[in-house]
Amino acid sequence: MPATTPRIRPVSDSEPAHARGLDLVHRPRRNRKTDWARRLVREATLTVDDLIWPIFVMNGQATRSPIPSMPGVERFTVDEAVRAAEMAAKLKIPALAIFPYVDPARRDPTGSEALNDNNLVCQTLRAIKAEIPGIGLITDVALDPFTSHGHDGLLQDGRILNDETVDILVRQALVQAEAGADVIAPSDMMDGRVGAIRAGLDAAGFTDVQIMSYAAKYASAFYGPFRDAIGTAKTLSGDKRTYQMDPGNGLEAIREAALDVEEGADMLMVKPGLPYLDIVYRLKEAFGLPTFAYQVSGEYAMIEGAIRNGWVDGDRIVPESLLAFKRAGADGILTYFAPRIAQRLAEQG
Ligand SMILES: NCc1[nH]cc(CCC(=O)O)c1CC(=O)O
Ligand SMILES: [Mg+2]
Repeated sequence: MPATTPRIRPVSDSEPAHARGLDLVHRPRRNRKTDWARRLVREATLTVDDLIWPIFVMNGQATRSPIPSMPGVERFTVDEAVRAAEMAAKLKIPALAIFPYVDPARRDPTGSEALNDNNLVCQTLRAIKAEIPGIGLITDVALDPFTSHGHDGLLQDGRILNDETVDILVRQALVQAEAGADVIAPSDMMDGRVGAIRAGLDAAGFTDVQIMSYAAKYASAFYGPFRDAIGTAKTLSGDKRTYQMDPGNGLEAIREAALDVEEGADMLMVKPGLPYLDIVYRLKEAFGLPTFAYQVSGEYAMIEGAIRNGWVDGDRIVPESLLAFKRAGADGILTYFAPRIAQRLAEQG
C-alpha cells in the first residue's frame, strides 16, 4: 500500500468509524492551521520590488484625463508624470513603463514622430530623469502610437514590412536611449529586432541600456482598453495577427524567446498575463532569464470593473492575481494596479 493512502482503523460493531476519525499519516491542513503557519510555508510572495507601473502620457500641462475603459487609470501630462514618478519612487516601485498618446496630427504612415528626439516619450524621460533619477524608466519600442494606421510597423499594400521596420525601430531605440531610457522594451514582434537594437545601442555607446523583450506577445483582444488609452482603437486597420502570436501556440513562444535570448535580450516578457501563465512558467523554466508578465489593459478592466460593481473583493483579488504570476515563476509584473498595491504593501509594513 503506498504511504499516501489513508489508513483507516477497522470499524468495530459498537463504534462508527467517524467517532475515532481517520487514521491519516498526512494531514496537509496542519500547515494551514494558523496565519503564522501559512506565512511560514508560503512558497511565493509579492513585494513592491516585483512591480512595474505602466503610465500613459499626453500633451498639455497640469492635466490628468481619465480613460473610460480603464476606470481609475489616467493619462498624465509630462509635469503630472513627474509627480506620478515621484509618488512611485516614494512607494519604492522600481520602474515605470512609458506609453504616449500622440496627437493625431503628428501621426503618419511611417510613424516618423517616433524618431523625433523631442517627442512625448523623450520629454517624459528627460523630465523624470531630471527630478526623480532613482526610478527605472522603460520605453516601448514599436510604431503603433505614432502611425496613422495604428500598426507597429510599416504598412505596404496591406502587409507589415519586417526588415524596413526593424531599421526604424533601431533608430527609435537610440532616440529613447539618448533621452535617458534605462530599458528598451521592443513590443513590435518583428523578427530580428532584438539583435539589431542591441547592435545599434552598443555601437552608439549604450552598452548598459537593457533590453526587455516582449518575446511572446499574443494577438489578443485583451489590449482593447490600451488602444483606447493611446488612441489607436478607431484607426487600427485590420488586426496584428501577421506579427503577434497565435493564442493557440505554446511551443512557438519558446522558439520566439530562444531567438531573443540569442540576440541579446536581458529580460523576457510574456503578454497578456493571467491567460498566458503557462507561457510564463515555460519560459522561466527553459531560459532562467529574468522573466516578466504584463497584466494588460483588458485584464485590468475586467478586474476593476468587477470590483467597482461589488462583484468581487478588490482588496483580495488584486494581490491574488499578482501572486499568481510569482507562483508561475515571474520575476515581476507590469500592472496598472502597481501604485495601489505598493501603497497597500507599504501600509502592511
Ligand atoms: N505595441 C504596442 C503595445 N504595447 C503594449 C500594448 C498593450 C498593453 C495593454 O493592453 O495594457 C500594446 C498594444 C498592441 O500591441 O496593440
Ligand atoms: Mg520574435
